[in-house]
Amino acid sequence: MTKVTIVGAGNVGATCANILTISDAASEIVLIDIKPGYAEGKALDIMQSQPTRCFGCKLIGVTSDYSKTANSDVVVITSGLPRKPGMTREDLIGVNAGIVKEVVSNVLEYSPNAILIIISNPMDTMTYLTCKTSNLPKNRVIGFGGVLDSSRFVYYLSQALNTNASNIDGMVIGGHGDTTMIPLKRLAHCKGVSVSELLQEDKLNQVVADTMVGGATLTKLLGTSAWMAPGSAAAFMVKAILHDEQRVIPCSVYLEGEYGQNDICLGVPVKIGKNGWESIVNLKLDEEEKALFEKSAAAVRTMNNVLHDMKIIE
Ligand SMILES: NC(=O)c1ccc[n+]([C@@H]2O[C@H](COP(=O)([O-])OP(=O)(O)OC[C@H]3O[C@@H](n4cnc5c(N)ncnc54)[C@H](O)[C@@H]3O)[C@@H](O)[C@H]2O)c1
Ligand SMILES: O=C(O)C[C@H](O)C(=O)O
Repeated sequence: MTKVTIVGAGNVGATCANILTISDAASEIVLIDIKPGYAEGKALDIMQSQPTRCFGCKLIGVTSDYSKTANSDVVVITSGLPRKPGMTREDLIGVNAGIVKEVVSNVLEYSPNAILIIISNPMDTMTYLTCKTSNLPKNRVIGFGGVLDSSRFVYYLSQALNTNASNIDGMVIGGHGDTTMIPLKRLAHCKGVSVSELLQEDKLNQVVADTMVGGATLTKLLGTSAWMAPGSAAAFMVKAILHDEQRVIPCSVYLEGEYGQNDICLGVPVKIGKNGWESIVNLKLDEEEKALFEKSAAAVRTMNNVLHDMKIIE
């Protein structure tokens, strides 16, 4: 028996719930939202696809009743405002910090052993906030963003190379922000051939630039931020935990000296399994990548300091 709670029944939360439910990834899923009836409605809608999708998973929706989430193995936190066109993810900190702090406390009251996946933006800072206020072992707090940014990087590479995305391996590390993410173009490859051998430098640089503003591009097109690829990637991460896949996924995790950083949550490749993030994969970055990582850390640290200014953390 495995149980997953998803907090926030909006675009990302409901998409993640839908994918997890129809793929029978868990035995039980609870979708919870603060908006009366909203999670119930989303759950009912998804469950009415059971006759045609033939799954066994039981999904329920509840309004603010955390007792129903008790003993969850994994909790996915998507509650909070999404950005609108023209905004940065960082602009959301004022509202989302309070929401995430309260939600984490509610969740842990009923599921003290859960592994938490933090999605709400600005994600690296919300993950740091969770580490600082929850007292959880660091491996049970996982910031979600790198897997999505990497999907976008691989997608844009696949378009430039005119090949299926499954032929490409690429990763994005650093912060989950328009200017802080670091698509690792030097290490990306298509079936063993470095993409820098397959694409001219200006094309490759365009792929990197498109990846970095991938979320902003979608926000401009949609009027709110993306949810299909985010919900799908979140479900991918939940499955990696529930099935103890030991899958290497870039995630924002609390660093204590790794990659030269301390007291910060930032995207690095980690092995994901039944204990959350189990270990950090140490990539050998070149000097340029190291400098970008340091710059990214400095920007995320500035956002983390806002939490002190807001008196959300001591
Ligand atoms: N880290 C990432 O890669 C990534 C990707 C996509 C979206 N996001 C972020 O995820 C968040 C959700 O995005 P969305 O598109 O699903 O937004 P949405 O507005 O569709 O859904 C958010 C939901 O949270 C609910 N909510 C608000 N406060 C709550 C509370 N205290 N308790 C429970 N539920 C509460 C709202 O009622 C709403 O239904 C945003 O902050 C967005 O920026 C992050
Ligand atoms: O772009 C956003 O604000 C949402 C999310 O972080 C994303 O990358 O899709």
